[in-house]
Amino acid sequence: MGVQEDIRKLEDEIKNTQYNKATQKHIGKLKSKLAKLREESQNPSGSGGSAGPSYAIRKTGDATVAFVGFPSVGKSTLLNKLTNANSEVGAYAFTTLTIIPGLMEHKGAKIQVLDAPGIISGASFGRGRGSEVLAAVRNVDLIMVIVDVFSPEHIPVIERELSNVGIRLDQIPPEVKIAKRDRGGVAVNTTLPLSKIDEDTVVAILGEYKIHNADIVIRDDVDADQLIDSVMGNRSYIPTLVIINKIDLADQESLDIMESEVHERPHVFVSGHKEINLEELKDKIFDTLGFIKLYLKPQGKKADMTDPLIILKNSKVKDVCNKLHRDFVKNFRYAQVWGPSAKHPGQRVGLDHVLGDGDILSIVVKKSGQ
Ligand SMILES: Nc1nc2c(ncn2[C@@H]2O[C@H](COP(=O)(O)OP(=O)(O)OP(=O)(O)O)[C@@H](O)[C@H]2O)c(=O)[nH]1
Ligand SMILES: [K+]
Ligand SMILES: [Mg+2]
Repeated sequence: MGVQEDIRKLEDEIKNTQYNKATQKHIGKLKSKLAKLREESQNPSGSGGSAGPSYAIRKTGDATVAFVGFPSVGKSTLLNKLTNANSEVGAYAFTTLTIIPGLMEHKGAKIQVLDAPGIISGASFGRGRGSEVLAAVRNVDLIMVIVDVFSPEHIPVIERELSNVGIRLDQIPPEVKIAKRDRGGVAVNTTLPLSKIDEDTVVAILGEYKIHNADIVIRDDVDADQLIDSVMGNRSYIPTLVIINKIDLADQESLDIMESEVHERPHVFVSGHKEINLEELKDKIFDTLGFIKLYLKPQGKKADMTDPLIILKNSKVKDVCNKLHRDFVKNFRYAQVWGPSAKHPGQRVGLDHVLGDGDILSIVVKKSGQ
């Protein structure tokens, strides 16, 4: 019996088990088993990678965004319109066979845009070039879920495939810290009442991962899935923008159905081919990513307030260091901040400090040979 069949059986059992106080522990265990099997199915025999070609792409610019959608929805056409790239367009499925990068400049930000081969249902099990595509988008800053205007039903399919490989869309990573111990059992500490799972279930889920001695601190009202994500520790949390393409072909009814499907989340209606709403699309990409301005102050000198650095919101000092010089992280001593993220002007901070819009930053590094 293959892993995929095991996965399907577990999915069915979870679906068919009523969730309540009496069953939550059992369901928590089933979900843990399922998460482990999915992991196994993506890294067969623990080789750590699939047999297919690798699409590893070097990130450039201030942010990286990727198209993920079914074949022939118009990904390559849009890439070519938004960027300097020239990706092949064709009226047949799977025209694009690899990841094609392009660069888009908008409002002072340089945004790398990735075109990708189309994915289909079952991509996360390796159908088509699914595994490679899904692996390649794990590290992007925004996923553009793209559908043609007649296929709203593709949106949940794409999202399920991304979810199966451990990509969490539009979710904030739950605050859970697990410190393993040598003995003493599992101590569950919460900073608020848990309404979705009880302590027994927490202990049972940890047990599925052979964690029998640990201090766990939970600062969010997590459910079983979120707790499992935290234990697995390898999830990618990525925001999405839904792009509805080919609106030049649409009738009012299709537009209305689509609108009701997506109205609660960031989305944009476009036509790549007919160049409809492309400026709005660029604005949406820029806004959904979210950028902030950062002013650099050389140590002991005045900050340059005329030429800010454009960085992604929630960037850390480490991200800025990486952007400025490849040795800055290695030689980092400390940084100082003035502005919204500083507790007091000139606060000394480390690499993990999260910066705010309008901050002034001074980075102090060891001189070479020091
Ligand atoms: N009417 C219309 N046709 C479009 C539009 N955008 C793309 N097309 C056509 O749709 C077909 C597929 O376009 P591609 O850009 O190759 O689509 P893709 O998503 O990159 O396809 P794959 O790489 O095969 O997954 C081509 O015939 C395009 O000319 C659009 O906005 N309106
Ligand atoms: K195509
Ligand atoms: Mg293409």
